[in-house]
Amino acid sequence: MTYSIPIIDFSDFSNRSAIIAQEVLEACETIGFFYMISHTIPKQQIDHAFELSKEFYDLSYEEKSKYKIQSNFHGYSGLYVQRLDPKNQKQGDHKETYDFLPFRKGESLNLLPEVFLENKDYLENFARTCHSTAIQVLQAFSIALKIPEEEGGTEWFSVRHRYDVPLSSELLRFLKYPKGAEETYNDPVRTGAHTDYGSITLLFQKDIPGLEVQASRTDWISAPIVKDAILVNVGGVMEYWTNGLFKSTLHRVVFLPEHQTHDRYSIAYFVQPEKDASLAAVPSSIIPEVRPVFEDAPKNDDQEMTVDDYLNMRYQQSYHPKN
Ligand SMILES: O=C(O)CCC(=O)C(=O)O
Ligand SMILES: [Fe+2]
Repeated sequence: MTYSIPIIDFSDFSNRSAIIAQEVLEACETIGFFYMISHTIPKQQIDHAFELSKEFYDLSYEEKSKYKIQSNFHGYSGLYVQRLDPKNQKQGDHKETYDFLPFRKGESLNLLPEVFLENKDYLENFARTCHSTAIQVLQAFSIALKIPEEEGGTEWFSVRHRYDVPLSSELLRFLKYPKGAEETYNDPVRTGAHTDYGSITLLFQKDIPGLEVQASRTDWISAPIVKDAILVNVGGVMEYWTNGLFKSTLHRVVFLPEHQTHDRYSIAYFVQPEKDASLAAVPSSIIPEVRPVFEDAPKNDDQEMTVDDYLNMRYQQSYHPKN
């Protein structure tokens, strides 16, 4: 069986939501990834975000280090700081990241370098646009899952993903994979195989591929760059919420020959629910009644876990791995 990542057209969402929901359901039940095309984020807005990202990463390491990652996981991380596959990686990921906490109507909770400070309204607008795009995807999920109206219907997910609340945990991340040869790094994998943590991730890839997805649970396929598409994938919270119906699939970034001469940039918008939301299953007749035991499940009763407990557990594993 060959696997590929489906392309789903979100145009005219309000009239076509039933068809879109069906396609989304098929993608999430199988590969856990899909490309979203005809979304509402203008190309210039995405291009400008990449320009700001590059401007930041062009700064010296000393300068970037002034904005180092804080205990609540925002700010700058240099090469090898995060290790997404601690069981198999000898050293951390060969990438740099800058994580933004949600913006607060003109203010950022991060300590911002000049380039981001000067553009903070722009960055806030970009984050909010990503948020509303994510809400549309989550509405398609509610329709696909047939969540009853009296339980929240199409808004079941959106009421757990409000942007302007103190407990919001959404995260905009700028990534850079600096050019270099695989031999110097001594590992073909640049970002360890991992699943994402939250409900969904929106990924913007630019020019240089490298992402791979474990489509069949054993074989890796590449996730090529599809022009103007956002790559959407299911995260761990969503897998819990759907009792495993929606698959949070392993993915990684590998060295490709073009990485020797070109930096690779990507932008991820991690859609993570409000911290006090529970991981109890969504009210849906189409999900399994019993939750499977997930590899990352803690020993205690996971029904009682909040999103905050779960995300903290996952962050600790990749930033402070025990092995
Ligand atoms: O940079 C990429 O293409 C993927 C990044 C990713 O999977 C992540 O940060 O979770
Ligand atoms: Fe990821």
